[in-house]
Amino acid sequence: MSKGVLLVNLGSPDSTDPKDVKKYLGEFLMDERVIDVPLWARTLLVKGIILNTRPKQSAKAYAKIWWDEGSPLIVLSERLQKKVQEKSNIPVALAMRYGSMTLKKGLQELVDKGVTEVKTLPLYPQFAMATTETIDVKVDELVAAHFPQLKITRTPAFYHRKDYIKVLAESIGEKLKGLDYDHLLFSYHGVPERHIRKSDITNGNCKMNGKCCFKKGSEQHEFCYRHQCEITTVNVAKYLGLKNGTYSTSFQSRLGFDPWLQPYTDRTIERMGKAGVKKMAIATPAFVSDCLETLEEIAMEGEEIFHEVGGKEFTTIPCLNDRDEFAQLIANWIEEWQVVNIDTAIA
Ligand SMILES: C=CC1=C(C)c2cc3[nH]c(cc4nc(cc5[nH]c(cc1n2)c(C)c5CCC(=O)O)C(CCC(=O)O)=C4C)c(C)c3C=C
Ligand SMILES: [Fe+2]
Ligand SMILES: [Fe+2]
Repeated sequence: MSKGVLLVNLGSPDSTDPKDVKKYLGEFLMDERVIDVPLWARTLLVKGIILNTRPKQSAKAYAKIWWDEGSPLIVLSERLQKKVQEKSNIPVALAMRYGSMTLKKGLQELVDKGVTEVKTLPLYPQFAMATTETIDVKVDELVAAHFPQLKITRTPAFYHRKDYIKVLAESIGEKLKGLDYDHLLFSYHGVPERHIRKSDITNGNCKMNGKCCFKKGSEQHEFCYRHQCEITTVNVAKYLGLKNGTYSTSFQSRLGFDPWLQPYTDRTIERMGKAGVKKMAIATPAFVSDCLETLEEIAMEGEEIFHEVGGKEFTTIPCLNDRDEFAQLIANWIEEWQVVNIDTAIA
């Protein structure tokens, strides 16, 4: 077996042209694990409503954060992939779930290098149906249709790994060092509450009141995005020795009218500003790479909301991006994967 690794992120439009944004959003939102309603309803909602208005709006937002080299999410993911490759002795490729850098191209690139076993590594610390699961399903479809000889090994969500928490917490701690702040908000991308129920393998044990997410040992946690976000916050806070009441968790980027995970980030920023918080710091640990949702929604819109209600200082903490320690961490996991398999082979 010749091994290789495929890093996978979400993807971005090819450019900030509304036509490209429409193409990208069409693919993204027609995914049944993102907008999880029957095909006829999804088609009506996405093609009949959302794609008529949102691409123009989103294109303007993308234009505010776009870099000369392209989409920050893509550029930062590419930089990460290069660093991981430099630190690894097997091929490491990068693909996106949506857009032009397809999973098929990523798998083909590895196959062309002689790879026969691919470890997929979704660049999402927490599991969600709309992220990790849709990558897994798409990879399975592609393998069945185009790469029947390829063996696939998956990487589980890494939100609770000590080595990941160390790297994440230290990156946040670096930014907090010497910073005078009243509150640190951990803002995660939201999902509709319905997604949490659908992923509940214990069939209804998740009561959506947050308490189940803190219950010890529940088998449901493996697929509960909310649990995984809450625990990421708890572990980072513990590592950094943050005092209770100086930090909290919220969820951003909701779309549509269904209830999404709460509390909502925009309302939390507003409420805190109104309650007298003057200096706020925000970390966004659901995102490995800075992107539209961190650079525009948080760093621009979030800051505006905070200032409107009397807040003074708003500090956004960068994602892990291509931080050396993060690239090294992924390289270590790749190494571990190989060592484990050598041991198995010897035994
Ligand atoms: C943490 C990972 C993410 C989850 C979970 C997630 C769920 C989810 N997202 C939408 C709708 C949109 N998301 C958009 C952008 C976007 N989403 C993520 C990550 C997660 N999404 C990232 C990294 C980005 C940024 C992409 C970039 O190019 O920078 C967008 C597009 C932008 C916009 O028009 O606002 C939409 C739409 C849903 C419906 C959903 C869960 C069901
Ligand atoms: Fe999203
Ligand atoms: Fe839960």
